[in-house]
Amino acid sequence: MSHLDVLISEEKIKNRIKELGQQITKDYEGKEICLICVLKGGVMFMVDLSKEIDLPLEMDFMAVSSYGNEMTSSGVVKIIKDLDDPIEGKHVLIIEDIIDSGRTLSYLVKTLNNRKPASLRICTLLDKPEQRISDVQVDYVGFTIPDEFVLGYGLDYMQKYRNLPYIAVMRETEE
Ligand SMILES: O=P(O)(O)OC[C@H]1O[C@H](OP(=O)(O)OP(=O)(O)O)[C@H](O)[C@@H]1O
Ligand code: HPA
Ligand SMILES: [Mg+2]
Repeated sequence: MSHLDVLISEEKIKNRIKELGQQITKDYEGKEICLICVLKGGVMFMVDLSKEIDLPLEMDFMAVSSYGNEMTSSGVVKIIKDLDDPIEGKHVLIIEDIIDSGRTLSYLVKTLNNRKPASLRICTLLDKPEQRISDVQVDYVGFTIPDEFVLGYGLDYMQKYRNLPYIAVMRETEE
């Protein structure tokens, strides 16, 4: 049997997102930004974070997948859905739920930089540095987490649990 342990509470997530929103608002003062949500995991974070940013902003969505329904990355990143609009000349901020191996983001950064944005930064709710394979420069991190498979607040296990308002870890229950 397995059970869920709360790793980061709803309250902690809320508070940290407020701080990140204030930081981003300050850093981009006088500019317009384009938030790019990496579907599906980034959706909760994007929605809540955008409400804490006091700047004129656009939202666009991209879906890439390397995990499918597995707990480890396949290593092959595929674009499932591309952005609707060009990003040339825009200040782009990629919004992710988690950086694990780093494969998804290093692929995205390469792909999006080719489209000549005015700037390109990364904001992730969770960073799991112990699993890093591809090096990525992250600009905004919500929480650094240990090397465990997490779920909730956008993150799935077999496509489920994304709706949990907190981040949890699935652990084996000792008999
Ligand atoms: O750093 P990495 O090892 O590449 O892992 C992180 C990526 O993997 C997950 O997405 P997934 O491909 O599972 O799609 P999903 O967001 O639809 O769950 C997660 O949302 C990140 O995008
Ligand atoms: O720890 C994780 N949980 C859910 N999805 C993920 N995608 C990469 N790492 C994770
Ligand atoms: Mg996933």
